Amino acid sequence: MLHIKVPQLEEIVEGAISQAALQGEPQLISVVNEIDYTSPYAFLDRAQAVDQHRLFWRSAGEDFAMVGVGAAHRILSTDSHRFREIESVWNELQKKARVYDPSHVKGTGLVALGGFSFDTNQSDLTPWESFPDSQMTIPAYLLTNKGTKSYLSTNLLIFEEDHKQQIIHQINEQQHQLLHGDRQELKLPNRTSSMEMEAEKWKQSIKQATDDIKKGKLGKVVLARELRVKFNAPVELAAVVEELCETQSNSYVFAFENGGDHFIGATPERLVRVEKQELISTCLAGTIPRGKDEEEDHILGQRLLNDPKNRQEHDFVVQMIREAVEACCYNVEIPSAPVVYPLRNLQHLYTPVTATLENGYTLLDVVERLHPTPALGGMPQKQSVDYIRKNEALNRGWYAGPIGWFDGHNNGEFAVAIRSALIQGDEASLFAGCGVVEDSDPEAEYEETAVKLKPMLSVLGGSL
Ligand SMILES: C=C(O[C@@H]1C=C(C(=O)O)C=C[C@H]1O)C(=O)O
Ligand SMILES: [Mg+2]
Repeated sequence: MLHIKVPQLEEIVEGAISQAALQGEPQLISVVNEIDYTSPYAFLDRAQAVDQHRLFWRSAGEDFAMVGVGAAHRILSTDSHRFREIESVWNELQKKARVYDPSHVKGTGLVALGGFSFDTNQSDLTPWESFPDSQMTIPAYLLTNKGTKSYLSTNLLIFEEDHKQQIIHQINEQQHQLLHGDRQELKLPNRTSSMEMEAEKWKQSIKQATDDIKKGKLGKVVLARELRVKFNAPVELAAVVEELCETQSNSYVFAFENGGDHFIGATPERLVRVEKQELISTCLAGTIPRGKDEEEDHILGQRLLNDPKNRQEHDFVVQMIREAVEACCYNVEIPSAPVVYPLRNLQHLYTPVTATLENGYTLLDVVERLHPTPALGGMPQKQSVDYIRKNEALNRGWYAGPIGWFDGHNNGEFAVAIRSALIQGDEASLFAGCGVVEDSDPEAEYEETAVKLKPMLSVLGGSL
């Protein structure tokens, strides 16, 4: 049951219509209600009948998920200072908005969810035409699940000429569809073909990168490749998201639907989380497969920890994140050595970073400072991004870009959009990259990216 008091909502809408007339501008309102526990997958699925702009986020290591539907407002930016521009629009919106949120739970009320492309400087957009450079959406409806509790936020922009009864009617209808609408059984897709994009050429580019690194042009660069697949029918978003959540428990699961396309993935890599002023960031780089049993797992994990090439890949990341975080935080704590972080198909080297954000700095300031870390770009930052632009055959679009959310209470989190796929109807592009350093071996890096493709492949028709 939705414990929403209709007279209350009526009053809020009525008040907003008069304010819109009085101030001569539309009014953004946000109403939060605690509701009975609601499955995020059912909500995501039912949402298809309400709006074709759906957003999904499930945290790693925390029982927290959000599903957004439609847009009360979209904040876009193509500016080179895109993070700052988005922040300033968000601050303006927040100042004027009327928020009715008795819960004060993080991720309720006015929340913006979305992402940023890896590189603002890409001239050719294919196949990312539906994904703007930067887009943070305040959903019209937002389901927030924290533990066993569910909250529904209803956000909308009210205009002077709006009719109260019409608005209330629409909200009631849409909320009913989202919470109680009919559903069909969800089906995972059947894959009919898959095609590796220029595998040999990619291996040559890895060899070239190691040569360029040996010549001192740069220290590390992350190069990605693409796998294209086809299915016998359009992919059902909610089915794939549910399967990803169930199979990738240590990862952030995300999905963004734009113009009929879906960008979806299960990434283990947090960029930065801020709650109040407490910050957590993650250094994740260096990879080895999982073993077939506990013993082999352990042996491989130890090999990873002691492998100089993987340690070098990792250390570049720690060094850069340390510098970026120290410039805007105090109480910075970073262990002196990494540990092994196990995922379903592989293990990574992992170093956590905790700190307290100095007053005056925000989550987006830190995202701007960090992106791209050497886990996705390389070292030095500018040279490696230029190198990727020149030498990588694919357009990264939102792949490896920051994706995440923030709310009006200084909470928010961004991850990097790896282990991901762009789904377009009955076709998809899957992406995987690897950190190239002096001692990288093209064949081994190719194998490493093949393992990184597995999480998405397994929910998109099974492993190759
Ligand atoms: C670039 C990707 O992953 C990154 C590269 C890693 C590596 O090369 O060891 C490990 C984790 C990620 O930082 C990807 O999965 O596409
Ligand atoms: Mg690697």
